[in-house]
Amino acid sequence: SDNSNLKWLVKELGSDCLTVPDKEGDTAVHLAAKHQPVDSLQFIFYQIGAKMFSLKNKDGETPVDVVEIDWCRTAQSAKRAWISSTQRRLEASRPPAGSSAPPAASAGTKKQLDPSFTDWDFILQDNKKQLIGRGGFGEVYKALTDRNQTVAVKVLPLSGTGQSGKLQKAVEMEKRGVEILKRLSHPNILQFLKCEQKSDGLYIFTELVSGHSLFELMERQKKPFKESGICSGLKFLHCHPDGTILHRDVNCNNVMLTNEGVIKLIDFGLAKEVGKSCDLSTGFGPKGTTYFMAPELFMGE
Ligand SMILES: Nc1ncnc2c1ncn2[C@@H]1O[C@H](COP(=O)(O)OP(=O)(O)OP(=O)(O)O)[C@@H](O)[C@H]1O
Repeated sequence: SDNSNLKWLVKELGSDCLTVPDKEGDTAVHLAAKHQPVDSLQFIFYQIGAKMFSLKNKDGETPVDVVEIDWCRTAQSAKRAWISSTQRRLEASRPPAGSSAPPAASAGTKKQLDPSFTDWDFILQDNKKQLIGRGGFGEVYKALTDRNQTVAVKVLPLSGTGQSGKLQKAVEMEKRGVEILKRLSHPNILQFLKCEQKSDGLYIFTELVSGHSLFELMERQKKPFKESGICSGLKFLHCHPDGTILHRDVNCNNVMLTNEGVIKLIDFGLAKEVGKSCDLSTGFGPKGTTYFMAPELFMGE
């Protein structure tokens, strides 16, 4: 009668489990369409986005077909209304044909990455690790897993920078960000794969974003971008069913545009979960990147 079973499944197994078919070819999305209230469809939408509408069972039925069929007895009209308004919103957020606007969340753009690899190696070029980005403390490299998938690995040294206090804090923040990122699955949010702590460093594996950051792209094209993909990722965070998540460091280094034109929000090092009381204060002053922060943060509001 509620979506606690779905939340439990996603928490234990990750949102990919929602699309695994049973022996009838029905996924959790089909079963929710048939037996559960509209909240469950909404929860699934936050987890896997628009692709939920196109999953097919063995009879070729999508969850939308299931809702239309007579034997969907639970809140059928509420589900019909939710599906049509959600599909209308998706349609409206799609850029017009021929436009160069980056798409917001769209079905089928997510690569199926396998997080269950046990071994991996840096990808070398001229015998050197391929560096693809550098932050305050971490460096990001290309790596190849034993599932033959190319991924990104962010490496934070655990010592040896000569700034041990700051480094310790950065590692702590990064781990907190990982705890948040690992529960998220959305086409406009960097996909987390796994995290390893070794004696020399913290290794965080994520999808490899094929494109460039908005900072790099704006330097080139010298004009602004459409905001739709960023807004879609942020809305997903702000409306997360387990409570609002704030990224707190949205800036043009932390937004990437893939070669396919999909926006990806990265770097959850400053992310924070806001309790149900909506307590936005952090206790330690405003967080973010100067010039990108809202003015009211500096005024202590
Ligand atoms: N998964 C990825 N795929 C491709 N490039 C990436 C990926 N992750 C990070 N990068 C690149 O590396 C840069 C630094 O990454 P990131 O922002 O995560 O590091 P950071 O140490 O947290 O940075 P900061 O000090 O700004 O918080 C990014 O701006 C981006 O260009």
